[in-house]
Amino acid sequence: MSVYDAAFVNTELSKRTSIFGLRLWVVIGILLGSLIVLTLFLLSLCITSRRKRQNHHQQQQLPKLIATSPPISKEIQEIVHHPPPVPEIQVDIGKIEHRVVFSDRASSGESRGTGSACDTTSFGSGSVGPEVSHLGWGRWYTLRELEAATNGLCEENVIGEGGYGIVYSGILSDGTRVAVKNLLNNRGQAEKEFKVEVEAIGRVRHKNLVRLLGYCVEGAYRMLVYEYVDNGNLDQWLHGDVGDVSPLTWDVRMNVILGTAKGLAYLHEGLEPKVVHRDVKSSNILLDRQWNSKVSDFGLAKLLCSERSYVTTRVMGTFGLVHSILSVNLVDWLKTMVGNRKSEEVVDPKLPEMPASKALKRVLLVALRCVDPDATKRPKMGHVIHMLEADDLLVRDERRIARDSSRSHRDENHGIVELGDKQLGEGASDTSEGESGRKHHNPTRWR
Ligand SMILES: Nc1ncnc2c1ncn2[C@@H]1O[C@H](COP(=O)(O)OP(=O)(O)OP(=O)(O)O)[C@@H](O)[C@H]1O
Repeated sequence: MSVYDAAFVNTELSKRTSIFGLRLWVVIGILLGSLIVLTLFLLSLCITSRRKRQNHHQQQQLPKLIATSPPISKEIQEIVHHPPPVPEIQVDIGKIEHRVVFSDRASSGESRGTGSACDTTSFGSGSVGPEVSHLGWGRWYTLRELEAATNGLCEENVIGEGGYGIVYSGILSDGTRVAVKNLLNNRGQAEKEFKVEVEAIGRVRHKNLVRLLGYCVEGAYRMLVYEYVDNGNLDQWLHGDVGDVSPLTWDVRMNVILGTAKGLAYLHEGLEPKVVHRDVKSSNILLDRQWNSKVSDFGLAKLLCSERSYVTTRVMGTFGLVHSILSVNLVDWLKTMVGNRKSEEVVDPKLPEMPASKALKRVLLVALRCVDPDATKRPKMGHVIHMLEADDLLVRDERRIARDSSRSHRDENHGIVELGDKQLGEGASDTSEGESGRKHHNPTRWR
């Protein structure tokens, strides 16, 4: 463009127009600016409406996405607790038949829904209320939780029935195996009273006492939830069908006796107020796979009986000790056998190896002291532990004490037992005997 043309354009653009007398270039500038603004406005309008359409489309797709996603995120899956494998060997023992069998059948928990008559239908008392309540020592379980754990309190889950109620095996939602005791004939305590008593039991912790994990109080239901002890009870191993040779060696038996004594000593001497079991018997001594004993049912005498105090003279029914079978009393029989120098004949014929005579006599001596007709002369459980663990020196000391006590009780024993000087002397001379030959008397099966 020449200088002439540029001057011409400049002149033309500078001319005033009819629009408010504005010069032409101003009008053109305004028009261009408006055009740009309009274009931008239309563009943003377009983008906004497209976004809205996309959101709407995503919302319509959401149910499908949820349906196809895993129910829990990866992070949650990683911390999910996997239940421990169910033990391969299960002791399946009928309380009445005393039958011990090893079985690899699936646990009762695993048998759910496999054609079983059991289901998880809710019970009539209603399952309202808090699902979980954390207590100082354990948990307050809802009926619904325990129903789920025991397959609806299913008969297949029943592991035994005692004087206090029916015991079910169960698996809690977190995989913990438990024993659920559904208390029958409870004395209808008010909920508050029941909780106070149970919480007292629940706070007791000892490796030789079955641990109470929690309880359930709903409507008429009163249930106790215990740790599951997975190797049956002592009664079953002593009197069940275990074959010709019992797996309970002398050492195992000593471990069971000592553990039981330690559990009881803790109840008697380690707690305030003290707890008196009042029903110690072999079926209340549970065993784990290492043959450690755990005393069960402690505290229930107080919980379920009308006495207001733990300390009472009323004797609970311990068959064999305070009752007699075929007119024979276990304690009297033992005294007679020991008195007639037949100590080795009281040993279980299924014992794989006879104990050393000295060890046997020590245990018999402790046992006889524990059933002294004069209850005030019986040793405390702490002393029992010491006697059982005693070295030879202590044994000699015990012999002296027993000698003194036997002199004073000879009359009370009606001449049946003579734990006198002669017999204890026999024990001393027997120490050189070592392992004696197996010579067994097959005693009446005591329960
Ligand atoms: N915590 C537990 N773990 C495993 N089995 C248990 C547990 N508690 C009880 N049992 C089993 O349940 C059965 C019944 O126990 P329970 O204590 O109710 O009756 P008992 O001791 O035979 O008789 P009683 O209650 O009259 O003293 C027993 O065979 C026992 O071995």
